[in-house]
Amino acid sequence: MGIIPTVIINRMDEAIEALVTKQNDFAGRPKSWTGEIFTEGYKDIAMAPFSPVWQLQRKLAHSAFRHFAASKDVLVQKIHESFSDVSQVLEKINEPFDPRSYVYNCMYNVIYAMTYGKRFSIDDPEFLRLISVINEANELFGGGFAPDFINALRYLPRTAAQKRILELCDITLKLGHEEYQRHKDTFTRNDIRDLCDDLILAHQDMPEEERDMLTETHIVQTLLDIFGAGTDTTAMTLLWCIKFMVAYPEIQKKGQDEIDNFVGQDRLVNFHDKQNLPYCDAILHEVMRLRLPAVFGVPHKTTVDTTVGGYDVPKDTMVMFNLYGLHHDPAYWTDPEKFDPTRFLDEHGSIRPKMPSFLPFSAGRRVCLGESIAKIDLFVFFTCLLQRYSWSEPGESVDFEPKPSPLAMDPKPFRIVIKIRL
Ligand code: HEM
Repeated sequence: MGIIPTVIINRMDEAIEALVTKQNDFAGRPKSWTGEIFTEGYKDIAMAPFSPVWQLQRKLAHSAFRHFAASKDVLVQKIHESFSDVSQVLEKINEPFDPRSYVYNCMYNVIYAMTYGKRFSIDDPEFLRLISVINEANELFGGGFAPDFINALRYLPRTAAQKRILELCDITLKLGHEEYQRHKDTFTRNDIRDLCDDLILAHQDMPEEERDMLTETHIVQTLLDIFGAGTDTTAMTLLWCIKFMVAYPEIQKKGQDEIDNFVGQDRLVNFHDKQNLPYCDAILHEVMRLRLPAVFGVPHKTTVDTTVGGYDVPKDTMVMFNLYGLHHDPAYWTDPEKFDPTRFLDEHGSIRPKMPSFLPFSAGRRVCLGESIAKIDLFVFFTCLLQRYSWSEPGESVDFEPKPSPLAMDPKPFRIVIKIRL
């Protein structure tokens, strides 16, 4: 790719060799001009190099997540609140509509409530401004950013897009530091309000020599990472779920029957219901197999001279994992293009424990930090939507081609009609 030596891994055995068996060899991240600016010198988790500081920062984040998830109900409660808010708006719409902005607003709202404890009304101007900043940043980054790949471009006069990237970066960093300061000023150990508090607590409770390695900026950046990595990914996945349900009404109906049988209509679906709703869970798996948000995950970099599949791979080579290819490999999937949730179920109708060649969250050292949170978020939102509404398309054919982008699988705009089932 350009002047950066790159290896793309397309086969499952080689992906596992690199991601798991030789995980330290492949655990680096390539550097980039914009990455360095956004992360205040790689003080985040997602773009930071593989180092003792990064390991400690992941450990800190895990400890905060564990504390937060010790009461999984807190997250589910936030999802239910956000779902109820959006339901009120959706139920006033009586014509075909594009679900995109509603889904995005819900996902931003849940992650914001989780990280910074604030919940916005769906049309709050402050919230809408924040969303437009993030959307604009995603648009600008969507197809890759030339100076990140071609060093010389960094030294030419800045283009309008580069100037805008820097402005957006300032706005985001300001927000992250202000939220952190607001928490620090009002922090008390006995009243942990959200993940930001959990991180401050976990940082304070670290042994002194470890605490000294992580600055406040590392905490701010960890939270921005969660926000950045957790919103688009879950929103796109949920949009694909809706698209598939609209295109496959018989599968939608089977999911709804399962919810009606095991949960009923008197309360919203909870994460505890997951074991009783394997078909709904299988739908979610199958959507993530066919349309995963990050086609190549996040690029890795080799930390030493190493090998994969018998080939030499020198230190500092960029390595990309073709997760989309793994999810469509006919060696592992019968009729891989077919939308068939039952491939994730065993003969008793339970979710199969481990499917080969299914790695939406990647694996090994750099595995998605938010996997457990994403699974709760997606499962609860998706099943609540199925429980409450029937989805159909307003006489328009469903287009499964994503928007043109080399890295993300973002669904093209589409319209739906909903009917309340209760
Ligand atoms: C559908 C939802 C999601 C999918 C499919 C997804 C997928 C991924 C993938 C493929 C990676 C790259 C792993 C690698 O480099 O090998 C990743 C990294 C990451 N994800 Fe997620 N993710 C999702 C949601 C989330 C959420 C909700 C959060 C936060 C709460 C999150 C936080 C992160 C972070 C911080 C990293 C960087 C990890 C590191 O470099 O050590 N993700 N994710």
